[in-house]
Amino acid sequence: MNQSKEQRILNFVLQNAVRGDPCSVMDTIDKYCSQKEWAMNVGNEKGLILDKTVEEANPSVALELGTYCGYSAVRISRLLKAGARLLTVEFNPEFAAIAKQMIEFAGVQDKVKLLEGPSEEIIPQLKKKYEVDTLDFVFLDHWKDRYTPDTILLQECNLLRKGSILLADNIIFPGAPDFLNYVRKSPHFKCTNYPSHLEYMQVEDAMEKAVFLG
Ligand SMILES: CCCNc1ncnc2c1ncn2[C@@H]1O[C@H](/C=C/CNC(=O)c2cc(-c3ccc(F)cc3)cc(O)c2O)[C@@H](O)[C@H]1O
Ligand SMILES: [Mg+2]
Repeated sequence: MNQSKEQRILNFVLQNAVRGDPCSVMDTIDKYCSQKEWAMNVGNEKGLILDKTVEEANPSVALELGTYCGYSAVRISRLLKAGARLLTVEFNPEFAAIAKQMIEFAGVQDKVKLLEGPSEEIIPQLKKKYEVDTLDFVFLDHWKDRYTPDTILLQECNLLRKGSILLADNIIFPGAPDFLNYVRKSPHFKCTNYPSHLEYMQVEDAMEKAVFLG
């Protein structure tokens, strides 16, 4: 059975990156996806915006929606302080298996908990099953039409506190127009837009930061 693109990305990392070195894993994925096969990792340009936002949040508990191959899980978790953790949600079993191996190879498995299943099922379980009080940082990078319902669900589940930082990828391309409308019109969020480019392409994209005001 021929390999998936995601399996080829993982194999390229296993053969070319330095085990236990998150930056080496990120750089190797970026090399493969810019030179061989495009893939929807946040990439290095928007990755720098992600880095700065994670450093601003300095989260004890972070959530990622849409693990895919684990690129941003490695990127986020490498910046977490001792004892802090990232919960990352992925509902495609094949992608989850790839991401698990990527996270372990990068050596960040002690900081990352990969939760396999759809976000709408996992989010309501975070408090009781995963012992979350509130989330300090949330990275939204899953299906773009799910950003808004999941942001509403996070509020309904009392998972946000004054100052919780949400960061959403792909505001321009593929676009998340209803999310942009929702957070920018909501009195409960203070929004900032970060223009950038689509990963590995010279196409405009942007990220949106939405700070929960309580
Ligand atoms: C009903 C399911 C909603 N809940 C969910 N719960 C858990 N995991 C979910 C998920 N939705 C999607 N996922 C997973 O997130 C990932 C999906 C990400 C969607 N991202 C994109 O579509 C995307 C697409 C592009 C893109 C850009 C240009 C282009 F020409 C084509 C694509 C660029 C990006 O940066 C993207 O993030 C997958 O791994 C999927 O299995
Ligand atoms: Mg994306």
